[in-house]
Amino acid sequence: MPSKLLTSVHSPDDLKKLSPEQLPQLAKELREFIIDILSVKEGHLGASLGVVELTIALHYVFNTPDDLLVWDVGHQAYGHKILTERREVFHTNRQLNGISGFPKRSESKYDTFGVGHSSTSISAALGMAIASSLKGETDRHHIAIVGDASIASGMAFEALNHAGVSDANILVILNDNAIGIDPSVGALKEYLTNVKERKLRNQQNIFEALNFNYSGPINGHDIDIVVNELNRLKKIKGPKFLHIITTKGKGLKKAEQDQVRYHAPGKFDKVTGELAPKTNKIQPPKFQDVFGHTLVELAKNNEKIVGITPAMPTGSSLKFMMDEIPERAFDVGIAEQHAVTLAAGMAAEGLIPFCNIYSTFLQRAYDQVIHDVAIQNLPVIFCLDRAGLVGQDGATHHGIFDITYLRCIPNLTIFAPRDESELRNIMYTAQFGLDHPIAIRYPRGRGIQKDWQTPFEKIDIGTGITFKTGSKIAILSIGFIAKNVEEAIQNLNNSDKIAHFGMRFVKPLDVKLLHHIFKDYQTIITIEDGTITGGFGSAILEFAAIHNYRSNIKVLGIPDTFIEHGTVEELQQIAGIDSKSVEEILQQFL
Ligand SMILES: Cc1ncc(C[n+]2csc(CCOP(=O)(O)OP(=O)(O)O)c2C)c(N)n1
Ligand SMILES: CC(=O)[C@@H](O)[C@H](O)COP(=O)(O)O
Ligand SMILES: [Mg+2]
Repeated sequence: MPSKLLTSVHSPDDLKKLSPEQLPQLAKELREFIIDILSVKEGHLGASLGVVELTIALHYVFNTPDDLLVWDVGHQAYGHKILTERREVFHTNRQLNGISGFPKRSESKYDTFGVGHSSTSISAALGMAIASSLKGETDRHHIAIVGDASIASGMAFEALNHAGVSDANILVILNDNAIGIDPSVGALKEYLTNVKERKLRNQQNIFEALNFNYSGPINGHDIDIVVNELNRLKKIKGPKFLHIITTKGKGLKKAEQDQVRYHAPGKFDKVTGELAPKTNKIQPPKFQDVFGHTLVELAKNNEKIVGITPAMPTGSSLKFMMDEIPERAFDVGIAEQHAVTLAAGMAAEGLIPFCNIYSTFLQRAYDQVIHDVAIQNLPVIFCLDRAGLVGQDGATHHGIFDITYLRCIPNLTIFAPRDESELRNIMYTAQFGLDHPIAIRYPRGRGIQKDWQTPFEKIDIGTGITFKTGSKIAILSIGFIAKNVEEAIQNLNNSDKIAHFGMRFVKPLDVKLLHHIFKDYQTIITIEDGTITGGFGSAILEFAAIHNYRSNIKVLGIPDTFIEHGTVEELQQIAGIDSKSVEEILQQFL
């Protein structure tokens, strides 16, 4: 149960009834409430704890939802959700049919803009400010709250560049805690450190140089200071910039001490902060770790290999290479576009870049993939982690579009490993210098092989595998979803009628194998953990049409709708690609 003050605050209107002296107590209770729920319901902890005072101050000073708050990324907006009519449902955060882990317009009038990917807040707030101005709503405030890692992204800079020559009534609040998920990087980070340490003269202020009315840095945990400063800025028109200093994980000692782990720690003890104990059972590795360890193994023997991550060293496990071979492993910050073209430049000069980007975040660098890599046929090795449904992060983060958006790009090879060994082997194969760029997509979470450090074997490009022959139906899978097919087949009595092929390559397709399959089987089922529209199944339909095969083809995958949050298993059920659904479909065709 939340304590007394927080219970009385259902909405910002209730918050405004409190005296300024009561706000520190409210901050304490809000923090306790977030810790309490997140200790049992997993979520993004550190960022939300860091902005408790700022969140209260914003809703206290501004007239939300008429004044518009735009949270960047949105993983820090739990306090905002709790204070804006969602305290009672906060325990459903990120769960199936529960509230979203990110601000979402359809969820609340206080969520002015949907987020999840970073660095969009300044553009969105500026767009809203220009809209207000054109509508003659001159008294409205438009506020972007952006972190120090997110503001270093190109998109944020594009927005600052525009805002600085506008007279838009926009306030950009930089929440500077010196860390993203991993420690922030780059020259801007060094600049911000210098500002904090008062090493800069006033005329060197980068935000003033961009025409912003700059104030700060101020202590973001002193609620009086923050409230006073917001009240002052409220009276100033035009583009304003407030720099506040906070501590990620504030209020939970362990989270302050180990900010990387406590970004999204899973379950923990709400008093001590101790993480829930891990199982003693030996488990298969996470795919990200197979990538990370394999890259180190390969890079030790091949000095042309370099690794790149845009701000996800821990999540991608490129960290292993950064620790062991730091001179050849690059965290470029939240800069997916730059990461791709950087890789292209390196490949142009004979290096072998492994550019690791979450599938969902590569969406931001689509033109770079086409224009800088594929047209020039540069052998960049894209390792697309978190491909498929990712679970609780939901619609903004599922890696379900990559097969479709990459399949139409000439020169690009697309591979999806069925297990850990195949991931290792394709990385091994790719490092010998393919003539083309390649995208290797693999899922979030663990694989299936406890003994995964198998000796390397080369994979022939464009070849699939026959897992099992059968007499009636052929099921063609791509990547790790093969596991669901295997489970489904195992549960069937007449499994001898079903053949299963792991196609591995979405492009180039194994044409020889496909001709055999189409000649031998009348019913063909394809399955992928990506969108059906334009995906792997579509490629098979195109193949059948080109070669005039008249087989029954059933395509399984993600339907043409955005899939929300839930566990991967729940979401696979919704999409009809879990093992039970596959079993039922096979039954229908038998
Ligand atoms: C385009 C994009 N790339 C990467 C991410 C993954 N990501 C989520 S939060 C985060 C770090 C954000 O750091 P910062 O802006 O400093 O906010 P803080 O967590 O410190 O509040 C990253 C890299 C993302 N959400 N969007
Ligand atoms: C908010 C955000 O974009 C990241 O924190 C993301 O949730 C990380 O995902 P993983 O947990 O799959 O690394
Ligand atoms: Mg930060």
